[in-house]
Amino acid sequence: MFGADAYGVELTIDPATAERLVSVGPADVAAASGLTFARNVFVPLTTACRYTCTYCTYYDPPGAASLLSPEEIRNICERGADAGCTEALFTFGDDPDDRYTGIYEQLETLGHDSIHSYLREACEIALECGLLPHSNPGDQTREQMELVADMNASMGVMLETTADVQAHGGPRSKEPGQRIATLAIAGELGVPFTTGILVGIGETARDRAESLLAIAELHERYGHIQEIIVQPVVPNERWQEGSPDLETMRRTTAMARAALPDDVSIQSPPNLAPVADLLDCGIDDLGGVSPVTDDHINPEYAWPALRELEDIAETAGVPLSERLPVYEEYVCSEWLSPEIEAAIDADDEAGRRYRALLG
Ligand SMILES: O=c1nc2n(C[C@H](O)[C@H](O)[C@H](O)CO)c3cc(O)ccc3cc-2c(=O)[nH]1
Ligand SMILES: C[C@H]1O[C@@H](n2cnc3c(N)ncnc32)[C@H](O)[C@@H]1O
Ligand code: MET
Ligand code: SF4
Repeated sequence: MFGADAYGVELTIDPATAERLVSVGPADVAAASGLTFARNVFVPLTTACRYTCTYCTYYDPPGAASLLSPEEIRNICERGADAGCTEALFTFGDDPDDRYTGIYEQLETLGHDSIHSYLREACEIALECGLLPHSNPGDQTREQMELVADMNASMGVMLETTADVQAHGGPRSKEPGQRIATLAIAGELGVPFTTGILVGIGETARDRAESLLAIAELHERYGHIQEIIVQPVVPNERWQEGSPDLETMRRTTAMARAALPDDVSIQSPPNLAPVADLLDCGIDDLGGVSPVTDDHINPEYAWPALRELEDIAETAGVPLSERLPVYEEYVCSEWLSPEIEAAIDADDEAGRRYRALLG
């Protein structure tokens, strides 16, 4: 189903359940009793990407694409730690392909033969600076994820949608089956994981229901999904097909809440979504916000200040609390590597900063 079987992942989505989910609305879900957020810095390792999603302004074509140096990574992480952040968010183009010879030459100069090998070094730098890595490098094979999993507090990839949409078309396209396979690999490797759906890229309400049920089924199998992001596509210079309307965002957010068990958080990104109008749809998290860096994927959409997040929570009448990039339920040896556990337990400034956010 959704091409996932080609990657050895079997899903069994019941059509009647999907149809029922389509008719779920805000009145069918409960508002959350609190809101959380994480304080992060965005580290855009490379703008090279093998895909060309039509909604994305992040990627640069071969020749123009860049790679951050270890010094640049360290500099961003140090600024983040100084500003009280706990998370280094590594998200960047999917595995640059053979067209990006310049990127491979730079990687080679740095002593690496792949972006994942370099990502591991980048995560080590973040940990040294006093930040917990959360990496979203897009699709990953088991070998790629194994190379970096123990250096991450949590990882993620947006499923986007299980539908075959034009927005992912073209000669090199994101495939639902491969995204689902990445989610399954994370489950097998026991990596606390963030995923989500991108709303308004040509999918139907039924597609959204099926995407959410696919995630729910994988969570039922592995228990590793810590949160689901319900993200509206937003216009930019490459995407002029608009953004989903409020009613669609309300219904879809409620759908996500209804599709997933309560232990999975529902995140609404406050720089992209009309969060104040989604508070009764079951959201309980505002994602990673940064006092230091831009949202490099959506640079025209500035992060709200902490004060604005507090206002949102006040409107909802619920407490706002800061969290780590890994949700508290996963802060234990069953889910975290010895390296990440040691960073959280350490008797140093960073360890104290992390532990202050745990109950
Ligand atoms: O700044 C952003 N953070 C994004 N994040 C980061 C997220 O807000 C936080 O890093 C997580 O909540 C973990 O704390 C993502 C993380 C993922 O694993 C998958 C997708 C996203 C998407 C975005 C995004 O578009 N912009
Ligand atoms: C990190 C995530 O950013 C999202 N992403 C990429 N481009 C856009 C856009 N124009 N609007 C909203 N989200 C976007 C994708 O869902 C990707 O997986
Ligand atoms: N390229 C990856 C993806 O689309 C990471 C986020 S977009 C910069 O999943
Ligand atoms: S969304 Fe991610 S995979 Fe798609 S083009 Fe942008 S960087 Fe590449």
